[in-house]
Amino acid sequence: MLVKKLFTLVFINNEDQILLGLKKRGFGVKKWNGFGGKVEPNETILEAAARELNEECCVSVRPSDLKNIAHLEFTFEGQPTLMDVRVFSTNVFEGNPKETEEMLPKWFKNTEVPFDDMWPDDRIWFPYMLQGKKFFGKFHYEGFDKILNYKIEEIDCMKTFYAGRKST
Ligand SMILES: Nc1nc2c([nH]c(=O)n2[C@H]2C[C@H](O)[C@@H](COP(=O)(O)OP(=O)(O)OP(=O)(O)O)O2)c(=O)[nH]1
Repeated sequence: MLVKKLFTLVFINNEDQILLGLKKRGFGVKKWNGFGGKVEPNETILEAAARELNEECCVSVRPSDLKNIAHLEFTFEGQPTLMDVRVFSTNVFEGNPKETEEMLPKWFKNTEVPFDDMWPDDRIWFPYMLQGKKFFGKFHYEGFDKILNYKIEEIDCMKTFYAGRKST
């Protein structure tokens, strides 16, 4: 049986740009990504999303300004964990992104996202996000570089999506 672990992932948008951070350590090191991490037992998913964003690049958002735009699931061949990643975006934020011990933030034009230096699945779902679509994606990896199989589908309403799932 797979053990599910809950994570957040936040993207800040500013007109035709998206804020990414180069991960400096740990899981996904040297890859550009949004900002996020594990949800702690004492906080809501939205609180965790806002906290991780602030810890990783010093940008502040109100949890209520975060829009849930996607649900991603990652599994890895031979490993018992399912990573359940809740993806959020907003263009309402405060503060200039600053480098921290974990991330080096940088604005990218939506047309110049550095997919060669990102998780391989991002190339598949970023177009949905950049077109303002909501979506569900499921990716099964061998190691961290090869996607063995995946599924992606557009979602009309995230609330309805979660209501239709038993344990979330
Ligand atoms: N874009 C993208 N993000 C991913 C993928 N897989 C994956 O876990 N993520 C995200 C979800 C989380 O935001 C982040 C992993 O969280 P983390 O390990 O940095 O969590 P953390 O900050 O709590 O961990 P720690 O180092 O402080 O212990 O990476 C992926 O394939 N693509």
